[in-house]
Amino acid sequence: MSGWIDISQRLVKGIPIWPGDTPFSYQLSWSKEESGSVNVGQITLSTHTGTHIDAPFHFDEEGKRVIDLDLDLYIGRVRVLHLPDPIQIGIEELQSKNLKGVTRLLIRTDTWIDRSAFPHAIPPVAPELAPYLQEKGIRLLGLDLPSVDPLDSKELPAHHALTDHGIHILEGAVLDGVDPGDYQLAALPLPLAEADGSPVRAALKRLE
Ligand SMILES: Nc1ccccc1C(=O)C[C@H](N)C(=O)O
Ligand SMILES: [Zn+2]
Ligand SMILES: [Zn+2]
Repeated sequence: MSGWIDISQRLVKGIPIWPGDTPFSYQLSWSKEESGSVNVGQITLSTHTGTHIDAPFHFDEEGKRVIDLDLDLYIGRVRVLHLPDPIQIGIEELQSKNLKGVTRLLIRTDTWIDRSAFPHAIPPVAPELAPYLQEKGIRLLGLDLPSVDPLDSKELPAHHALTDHGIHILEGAVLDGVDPGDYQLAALPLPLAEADGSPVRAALKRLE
């Protein structure tokens, strides 16, 4: 056992996607039988498939693209909090938690229970939380949810507030059964030069 816990959704046919977005597919362009030497695959997917990060360009024309994001955001020490079934994720919900010295924060809500389907409703992040987290020194916020805003939001107030306060976003982590505490995080995006988001392979390793 390596000690790494995979907190990524598996990229399989039928993985739930944002309503109307591009379905995930993997297929062989050439089979070994056809080519005589190798299997070669191709993938089609939305940049917001499964466990993924948002680049600010997702919701801001002038925002950073994936390639511009600091790798340090996605590798290093992270704190996992358990906030079971919150109405929203706001200052009140986090007030009793000690966030001293935390730069990366993952919140387990356990609200996306049926992972075979896209959820109908999710607890949103309160935009007021952004300055609060910035003050604590947090630069990455990750959730076990497909968005930080209500699913029908067009203004995306939490996405904008977080970005305006220097906080980057990781969505769709699988935190079922992950105990609260401190871990090592690895969740690097792909080196997509122009993209608005990227799937990540996200993993945690417990720190003693
Ligand atoms: N894929 C989409 C298609 C259409 C409209 C929104 C989305 C999103 O991805 C929004 C969500 N806040 C996200 O960052 O994952
Ligand atoms: Zn996204
Ligand atoms: Zn998002």
